[in-house]
Amino acid sequence: MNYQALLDEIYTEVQPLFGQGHVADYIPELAKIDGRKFGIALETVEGECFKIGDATERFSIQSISKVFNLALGIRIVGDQVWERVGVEPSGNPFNSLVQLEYEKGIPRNPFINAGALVITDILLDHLDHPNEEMLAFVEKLRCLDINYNEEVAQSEIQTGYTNLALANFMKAYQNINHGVEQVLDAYSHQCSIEMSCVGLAKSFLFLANGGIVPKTGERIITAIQAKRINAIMLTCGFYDEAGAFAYLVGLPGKSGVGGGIVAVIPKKLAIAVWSPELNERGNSIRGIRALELFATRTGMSVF
Ligand SMILES: NC(=O)CC[C@H](N)C(=O)O
Repeated sequence: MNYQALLDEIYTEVQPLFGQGHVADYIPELAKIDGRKFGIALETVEGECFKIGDATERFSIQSISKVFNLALGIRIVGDQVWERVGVEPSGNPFNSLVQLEYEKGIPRNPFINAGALVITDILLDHLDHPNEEMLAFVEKLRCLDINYNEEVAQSEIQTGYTNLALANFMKAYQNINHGVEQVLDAYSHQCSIEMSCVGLAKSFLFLANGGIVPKTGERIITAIQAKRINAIMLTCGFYDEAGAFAYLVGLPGKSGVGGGIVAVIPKKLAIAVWSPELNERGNSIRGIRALELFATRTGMSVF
């Protein structure tokens, strides 16, 4: 398969979709990003890397960090995470409050904000320096071009009223143990992590490789745990658009409101796309289309 030619072709074909969406602005710092940015990177489990456009520029990974959060949580406490968060698609926006009330403070899954806040709370029981240890974890996944963006983190901390409400609500149900400000601080820092498409593709490869980082041979989680994270990405990675992503693309994936999407083809590769203009569900318009074309033209999907 000539991946480079395919990425070139998809990049050109998807470019004209620019102008159809909006850059996220509910976190004020994110509104500053240039909506024309567009990059794609792919890395195979054998270590071949292909890229095009703004693939080496770092951007705010936002909710893509929820996958690192969950992987680290599972690595530390294993199946205990499922005592406090579910594995069902929510069918609701990523920051929705309504379901939590019906379901008594137990979030539907770890990839909506409420679920990630609970996993963060679990991590705080085990990490002495959560921000440093989260970065070190992602570096272990072979992504070395990574940093926190303190302006983005503070911007979210200062305006994250909905996340604060989610955390407080879950605390009322004893599903948040630490102080809500402490949980919000760690969560917002995770979301503010900046990585490039190349870095994201590299760092997701352990999920394509049964839980082992191909480059180093280090086992991060068990093969079953990797399968489960992929399954949750497929069913919950795009909030109330997870069904459409499975229908169009057919791959486990995770999006973020910074405009990034990473998808995994088990046993083969990880691919990351960045294009900041989002649709009304908070997912990258050109990102979804690029991945749809990639899955269709390669004939690769999990189905
Ligand atoms: N979907 C997202 O990327 C949302 C992440 C963002 N930090 C928030 O909590 O609202």
